Amino acid sequence: MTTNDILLESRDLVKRFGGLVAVNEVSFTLERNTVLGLIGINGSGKTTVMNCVNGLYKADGGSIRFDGEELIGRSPHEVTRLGIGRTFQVPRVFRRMTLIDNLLVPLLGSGLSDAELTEQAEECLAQVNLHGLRQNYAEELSGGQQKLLELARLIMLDPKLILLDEPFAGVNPSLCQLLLERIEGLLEKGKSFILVSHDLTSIYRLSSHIVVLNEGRKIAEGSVDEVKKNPDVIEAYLGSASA
Ligand SMILES: Nc1ncnc2c1ncn2[C@@H]1O[C@H](COP(=O)(O)OP(=O)(O)OP(=O)(O)O)[C@@H](O)[C@H]1O
Repeated sequence: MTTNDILLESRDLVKRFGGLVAVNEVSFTLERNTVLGLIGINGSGKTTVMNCVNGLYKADGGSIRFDGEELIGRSPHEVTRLGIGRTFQVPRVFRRMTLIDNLLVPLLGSGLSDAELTEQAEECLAQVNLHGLRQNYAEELSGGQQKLLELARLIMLDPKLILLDEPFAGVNPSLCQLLLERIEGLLEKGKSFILVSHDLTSIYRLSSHIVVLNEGRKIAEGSVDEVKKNPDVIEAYLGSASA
C-alpha cells in the first residue's frame, strides 16, 4: 500500500473519560475506496473512535490524519467540510421537518438553485426508497426508515468518507438488504467507509479490513479470514459465533 492509497490514519489514538481510558493507543489505516470494519463487545470503544474522528470528542492523545489533514482539534462542522459524513447509532434527523427539507437544510447557501437542490434531494430519497414519503415529517418514520433518511442525507452531501455507526441495528431484513446494496453502490462510486456493527454477516460482506477492539485496546486486525481465525478475537468477542 502506498501513502496515496491511505485515506485516513489513526496513530496511537487516546480518549479518556475521567479515569476510564475508553480508547487506548489505537492505530489503524483506512485504504481509499474500501470499508474498514470496527468490531468489539459493548463498551470496547468503537463509537468513541468514531466520535474522535468526526470531532464530537477531542482526543487526549495521538493523531488522526485524513487526506493529509490532522483532524484532532477540529470541530464536527470543520470535519464535515473536509469530506467526512456520519450516521449515528440513534438516528439524528430533523424530526419536525419533511424528508425533503431534511436533505435541503444542510445545503442551504451552497450556491445551487432551489430547483436543482430539490431535484437532487428527490433523487437521493428515491435511492433509499423514501421518495413516496418526501413530504411527510421525519418523526413519522420508523427507526429503520430514519436510518435510511440519514443515508440519503449523506448521499446528498457527497462526502469522501462515511462513518456508519450500527446502520443495521433495529432494521428489518429487507431494509438491511437495501442498506447493504446502497453501501455497495457508494463503494462502486469511490466512497470509503468506517463501519461499526455487531452484525458480523454484514461486516464480513463489506469489509476489506477489520479492526477488533477490546476494553479500548486494539486486540487484532486483518482480513475477514484472519480475524475470524484469530484466537484472541474468538476468546474476547466471537466465541461460538466464529464457526
Ligand atoms: N461521554 C462519555 N462519558 C463517559 N464515558 C463514556 C462516554 N462515552 C463513552 N463512554 C465510555 O467509554 C467506553 C467506550 O464506549 P463506546 O460507546 O465507545 O463503546 P462501543 O464499543 O461503541 O459500545 P457499544 O457496542 O455498546 O455501542 C464505555 O465504557 C463507555 O461507558
